[in-house]
Amino acid sequence: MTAPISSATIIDGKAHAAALRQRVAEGVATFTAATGRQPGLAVVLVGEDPASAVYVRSKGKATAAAGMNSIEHRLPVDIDQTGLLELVAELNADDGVDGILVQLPLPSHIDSHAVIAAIDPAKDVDGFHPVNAGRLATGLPALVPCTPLGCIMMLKAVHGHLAGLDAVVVGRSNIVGKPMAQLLLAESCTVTIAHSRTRDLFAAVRRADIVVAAVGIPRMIEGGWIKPGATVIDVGINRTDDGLVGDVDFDSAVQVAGAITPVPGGVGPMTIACLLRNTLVAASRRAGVAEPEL
Ligand SMILES: Nc1nc(=O)c2c([nH]1)NC[C@@H]1CN(c3ccc(C(=O)N[C@@H](CCC(=O)O)C(=O)O)cc3)C=[N+]21
Repeated sequence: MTAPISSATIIDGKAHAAALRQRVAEGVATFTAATGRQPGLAVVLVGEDPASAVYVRSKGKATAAAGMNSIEHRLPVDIDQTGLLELVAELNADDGVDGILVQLPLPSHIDSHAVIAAIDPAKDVDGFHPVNAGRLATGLPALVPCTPLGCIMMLKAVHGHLAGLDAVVVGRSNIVGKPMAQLLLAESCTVTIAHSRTRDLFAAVRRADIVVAAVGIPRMIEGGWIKPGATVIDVGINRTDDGLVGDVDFDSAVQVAGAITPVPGGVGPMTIACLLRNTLVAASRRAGVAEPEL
């Protein structure tokens, strides 16, 4: 006898992202009519990393398609920290710039904490500035990191309310793991943050109704770890010989989970759509016009 094969709902990140981009574009039109100017997003890329360049280009295209002004700054890999901080100061002072994103990782001779701290928190559309991290942690209005925000939107679309659910976040980065845990906590989940030193990762994943995988290890989390029916959000973007794969072993997990995001086509497109959303939110707050519901 063969075991019955069940199959999870595939969460269509591309469709969620397209819908959000559409709502942002409508909000941008309203903003531009009210203020007489477009929201502006400045993206700063240091060096020539080809994967980063591709990503920056797709952000630029999505920004323009939403009706916003896309400003790109490409700096040589040997730019010193002072030079980069000077550019950030110029962008902070530029009234046409509502959002500033400095592409990470930065070359090792630059202190990325210092660069992030130099960005005006009101323009910090990545939500990485300590002021925004603190505002998120204390329940104040903040600019929220794009990847976790996109994950929460998809989780709410699956579950409606998240209150009382057991969530595990595997990974503790400032970019994904920590803000993801804060957002889940704000939704009244019971949150576990697991990481490389967690003693029984299997047990932590196994009891979770929601699994967010953000470790950066290709296909690390297998179907056998997942509680049947759980929702699995795969943040991993790993380039391997088999192409782009997540941190979750999709082929086994899809047979156990209730819902799961694919890679590609899951969290990635939502990250970019949330960047546009954050830029419109930042522009609206800076201009003192009503913030759209997004
Ligand atoms: N300051 C900063 N903010 C970021 O948000 C940031 C960053 N630095 N550095 C790099 C990472 C990476 N990142 C991605 C976003 C979307 C996709 C994406 O849309 N991926 C597509 C696939 C793209 C492909 O095929 O390569 C998908 O998952 O379907 C990927 C990666 C944002 N990052």
